[in-house]
Amino acid sequence: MISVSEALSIISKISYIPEQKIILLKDAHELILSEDIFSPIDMPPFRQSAMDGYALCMNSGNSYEIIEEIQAGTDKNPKLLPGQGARIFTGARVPDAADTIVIQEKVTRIENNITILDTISANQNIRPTSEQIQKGQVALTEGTKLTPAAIGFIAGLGIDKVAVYTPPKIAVITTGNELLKPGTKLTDGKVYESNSIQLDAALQQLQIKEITHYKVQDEYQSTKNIINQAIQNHDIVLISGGISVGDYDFVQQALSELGTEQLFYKIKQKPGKPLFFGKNKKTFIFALPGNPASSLTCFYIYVLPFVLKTMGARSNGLRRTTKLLTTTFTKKGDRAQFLKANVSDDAVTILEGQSSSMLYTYAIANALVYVPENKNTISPGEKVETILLP
Ligand SMILES: Nc1nc2c(c(=O)[nH]1)N[C@H]1C(S)=C(S)[C@@H](COP(=O)(O)OP(=O)(O)OC[C@H]3O[C@@H](n4cnc5c(N)ncnc54)[C@H](O)[C@@H]3O)O[C@H]1N2
Ligand code: MOO
Repeated sequence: MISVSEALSIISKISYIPEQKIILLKDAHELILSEDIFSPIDMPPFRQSAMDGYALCMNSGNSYEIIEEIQAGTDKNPKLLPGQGARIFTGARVPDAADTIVIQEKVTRIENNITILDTISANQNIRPTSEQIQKGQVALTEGTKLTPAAIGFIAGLGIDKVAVYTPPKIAVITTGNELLKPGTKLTDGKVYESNSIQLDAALQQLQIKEITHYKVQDEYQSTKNIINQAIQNHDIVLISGGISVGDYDFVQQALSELGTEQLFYKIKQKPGKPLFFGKNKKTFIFALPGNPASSLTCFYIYVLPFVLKTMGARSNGLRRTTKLLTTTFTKKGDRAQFLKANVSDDAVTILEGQSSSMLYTYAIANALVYVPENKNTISPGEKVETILLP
């Protein structure tokens, strides 16, 4: 058995060069730029009014003659003389001859003449050309995640396609004779299958859309065949269950018979002790323990950082922080533990129901508290490492 940090280090040392593709910006949410983006235009492209009011060619007095009206979207550029102005609206092109914009609240207007009620100075309420970015400058760099703001920013530069790293093709294989599809009648000895939909949801949060699902009974040959099929067509294979030591746990044997290189198997942790990580040709395989909470915790701690790497992301996993504990917790055994918890402000509370089979508190948890191997009891007021769940 290896430690949590050894397992994480094995994953972080893997080098993986993702492929790239050009896609529509509207489909790029959460994906990672594979090339720098250069601005094709100045932004803003012209001097823009930031307010509704009057564009003025300043003189020394406080009255101006208004000779034109400029609505946003028009290309009017009236030749203003000192003492003249134009009615103007937010977003409209400021005439070349205008020095300033005075907002309408600071003005009284009688027909085509205005009187300024306040002091004004040059360049007020004008957004200069290329204030945000100049044509040819780098707008976003390779490795940037396309958040809603990043997508909005580059759409505003007129860009509608981007080069991104291709997200991995992922297969999820669910093993177990005891598993029934939710929505069907529960019969004696069976339980509802929940790991596949849970993993699917966690992957969809990363905007992974190409997910193939396989179901297999606890039978050696079919387990081997399905794993082999999944390895051929996917970058990452996630297997749920059948990875422990029972007589009907065939996953490790099947992986080994298929020539899979074992990168690690079994971590000194709870939940998720029998996690397997390996490589078969170009495909990486995680065999996750079947217990639902073990499966999800192994996903968040080990699979997620690896998936992010295959997407070209700079981030290497969930955000870790330190919080003040409100509860006491005493460990049984000497494995490191990831405990379902709730964070509010600076405090974190460890929840009930920590068993690997239990999801009822995981469903309302927003964090995991990490208790290292060498720590037995943690007490209220202690600072604990806390992993924030997405
Ligand atoms: N003698 C030992 N027994 C076990 C050990 C051990 O070291 N020695 N390790 C235990 C630990 S820790 C874990 S974790 C489990 C992992 O077992 P498997 O990965 O082989 O998982 P299964 O046996 O297939 O299932 C375990 C449990 O989870 C339920 N399950 C499985 N798949 C699903 C699913 N898709 N949806 C919902 N629930 C699922 C399954 O019914 C079992 O209750 O092994 C311990 N045993
Ligand atoms: O390590 Mo297992 O995941 O406790 O139940």
